Amino acid sequence: MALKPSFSIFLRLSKCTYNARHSNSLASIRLYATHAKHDNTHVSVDKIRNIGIVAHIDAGKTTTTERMLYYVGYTNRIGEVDEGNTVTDFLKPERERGITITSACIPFSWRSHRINLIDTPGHVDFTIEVERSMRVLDGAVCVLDAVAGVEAQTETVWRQANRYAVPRIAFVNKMDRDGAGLGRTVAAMAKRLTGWGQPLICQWPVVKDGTAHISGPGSGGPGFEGVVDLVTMEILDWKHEPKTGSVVTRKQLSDSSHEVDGKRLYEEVVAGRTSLVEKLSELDDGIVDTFLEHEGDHMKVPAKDIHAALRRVTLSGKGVPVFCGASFKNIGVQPVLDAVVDYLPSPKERSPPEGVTGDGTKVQVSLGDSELCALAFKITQDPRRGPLVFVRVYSGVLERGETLLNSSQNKKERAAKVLQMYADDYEEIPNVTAGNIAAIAGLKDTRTGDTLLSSRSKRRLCLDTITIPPPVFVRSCEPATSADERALEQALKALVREDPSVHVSFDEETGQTLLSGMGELHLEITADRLKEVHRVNCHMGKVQISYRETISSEGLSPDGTIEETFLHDRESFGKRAKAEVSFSLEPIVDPQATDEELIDTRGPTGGNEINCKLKSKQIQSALDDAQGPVPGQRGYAPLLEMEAALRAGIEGALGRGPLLGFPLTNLRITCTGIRVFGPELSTPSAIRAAAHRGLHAAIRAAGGSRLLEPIMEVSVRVPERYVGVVAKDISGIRRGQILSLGADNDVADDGNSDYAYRNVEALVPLAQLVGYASSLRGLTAGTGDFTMVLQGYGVMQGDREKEVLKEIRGY
Ligand SMILES: Nc1nc2c(ncn2[C@@H]2O[C@H](COP(=O)(O)OP(=O)(O)OP(=O)(O)O)[C@@H](O)[C@H]2O)c(=O)[nH]1
Repeated sequence: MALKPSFSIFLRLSKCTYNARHSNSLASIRLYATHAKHDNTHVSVDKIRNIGIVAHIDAGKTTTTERMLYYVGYTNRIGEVDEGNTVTDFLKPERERGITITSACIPFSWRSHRINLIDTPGHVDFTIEVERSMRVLDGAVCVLDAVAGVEAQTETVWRQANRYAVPRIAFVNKMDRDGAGLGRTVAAMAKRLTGWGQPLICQWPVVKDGTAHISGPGSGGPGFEGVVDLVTMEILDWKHEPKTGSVVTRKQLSDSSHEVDGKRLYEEVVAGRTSLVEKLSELDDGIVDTFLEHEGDHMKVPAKDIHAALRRVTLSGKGVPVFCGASFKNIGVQPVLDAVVDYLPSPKERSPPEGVTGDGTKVQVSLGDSELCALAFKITQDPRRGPLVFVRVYSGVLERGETLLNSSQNKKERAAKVLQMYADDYEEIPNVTAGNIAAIAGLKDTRTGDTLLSSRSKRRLCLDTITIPPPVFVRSCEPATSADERALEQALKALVREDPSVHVSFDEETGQTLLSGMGELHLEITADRLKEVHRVNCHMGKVQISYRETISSEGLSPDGTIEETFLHDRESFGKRAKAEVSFSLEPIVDPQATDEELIDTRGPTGGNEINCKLKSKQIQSALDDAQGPVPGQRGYAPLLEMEAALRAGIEGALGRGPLLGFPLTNLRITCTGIRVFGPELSTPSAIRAAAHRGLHAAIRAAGGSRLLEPIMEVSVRVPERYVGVVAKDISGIRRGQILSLGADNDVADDGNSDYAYRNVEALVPLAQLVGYASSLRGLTAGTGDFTMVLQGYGVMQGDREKEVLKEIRGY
């Protein structure tokens, strides 16, 4: 339930938590009052942490976030995913399904630092949420499941974090589950989470096993009750207040303490500290000096020097500090908050983003610049305030009421309100300063990825935009009655602004509106949002694969091209339009290609190349008047406008192929000339219509179009014993091509071969992956999981194309 601003602020201010960090006394507990006022102006930039929580689905991100919010005093009770009452999963479908769909942003205080925390979704269909959050984050907490280890989507989010060079720490969660293994998970991290720093184990689990306490990377399971901090050599337990875990007791381990059955916990963990210091000294020269100053004794290296070395290696991307716990049992979360403050960077410690000015010059946006530069990274629809634009401010100050220049669209917009967001709740603030994240109300045209500057700014630049992957599923969407038409149109506009991975198109032939998206679940949720949030009464069609069409090769000339000259001459509403366009058309990749040669449809023109540049002499007049056509003179449109009309006509035609109405791709189109019939008839719209119809005529002349299907690169993670059955299934009924059987398997360091996993990599048509999650569970007794990413589009061979045509047309 959303709290009214005043009440929620009261809660935040009145809450206290206990934290025993930095305590040296035995079994001490220290009262720690949080500074829950989140005023931007009172936190210096070096005390800001913009961090995200990322993981595979179900690793425990939301469960961990709920504990964090409780310990920092943001909430007065812990919400549970399984009870549908968490703060960050506030959307109805999130609560119903127990999964995160959109990333929620919450600021809070911990140890006098301001943490702007973003909880991101783990499901592959919502990967755009992770992508756009990564873009603005300074650090990340990667949560792993101690039983499942490195899962398929963990690798995906790791790669996304690598792409944006985001320093990170890891939290191995679910240590209370049977079969949990810290050492095994960390060994898998070292092998599979590549391209960034080495994992550095900073804590060992403590497990009550019968009468004895044991500790070590191989221990875990239902007896899990705390951790040993290998930096301070303290034992941490949460037994004092198990219902919430808000009290952490720290007890210094000495070589005589914790003796059970003649076994000393201290002796067990010496190996852990030795290994941490050894690993750190491979990465950091500073710690080598300290080590030598302390007689080469691993136990004598002071905690403060290890902390400092961990911070250096985390920021430089050489190391990833690893912590462990069981969020659901309220164990281990406060040390993660401490680690966010201690090891992750402030905005000052990140390399500044790069922008491009109008003339193509690259400039760095530095935190110290006085001029405003912000990136819009997310847009949500608020029931009370309309669209809210989330921004990360990289330089300057964004003031309430200020007129902004959206430099990506060259439009001015007014920032009516600046809001500090608390998941679905908010508080108005006067401004947002460099290094911070906030939401703006009142911006009407800004889209995800746009750059915002002050309208008074002398500097004109655009930051890199956010890459949106092409959609692979589509479903139709029709208003229930004609009275709902307008509401649907408005809602779709808002929806596309909110979620740029949803594409809306209109099929003129069938009169249907088509929604395309990243996956089945994505389109289901989109339909739910249309109905629940935007209150639109509409009928949704079946979710189906979004195929592509490309030119057939039958009618191409021997050099592989086709030339077309098309005369458009039509009268509508008493106005005649006449223009002739000529162009040549050729496939970019050989249309005879098998699915080994894939067509890349990413990029603004969907895998096509459009060349519309014309010289004045390529515009000819059909009139026998002596004047002749001169673009820009005697009533004719200027050359640039004619070219723009050609491009618009071609782009429109590419949106709908002649076979089944799917977008056309893989075409190189070169305009070679225009013939005009006087300025009255040959207007830009006549030229556009000629280009649109002419392109379809050329495709018909080449023998029509054929279908291309999305081919996914699939990574299936399965225990070793299932590799054979999974590979056979992929290469058999799923028409897949196996790329690798994961030769370098993850045999556990603790020697438990039950947990040896392999990654089977393959290229598989998307059509064969519908419902794959449940068949994979069936094939692997629930142990396998997979992730997929669009690799390109492949030509469909004979019978397969006929099957799809029959399925869609119904004959
Ligand atoms: N045994 C155990 N279960 C846990 C722990 N942490 C989370 N869970 C359970 O694991 C399930 C998934 O937890 P979530 O917090 O929703 O995971 P998530 O990563 O946020 O999931 P998505 O947002 O959907 O990607 C829930 O049923 C939790 O109760 C833990 O420490 N131990």
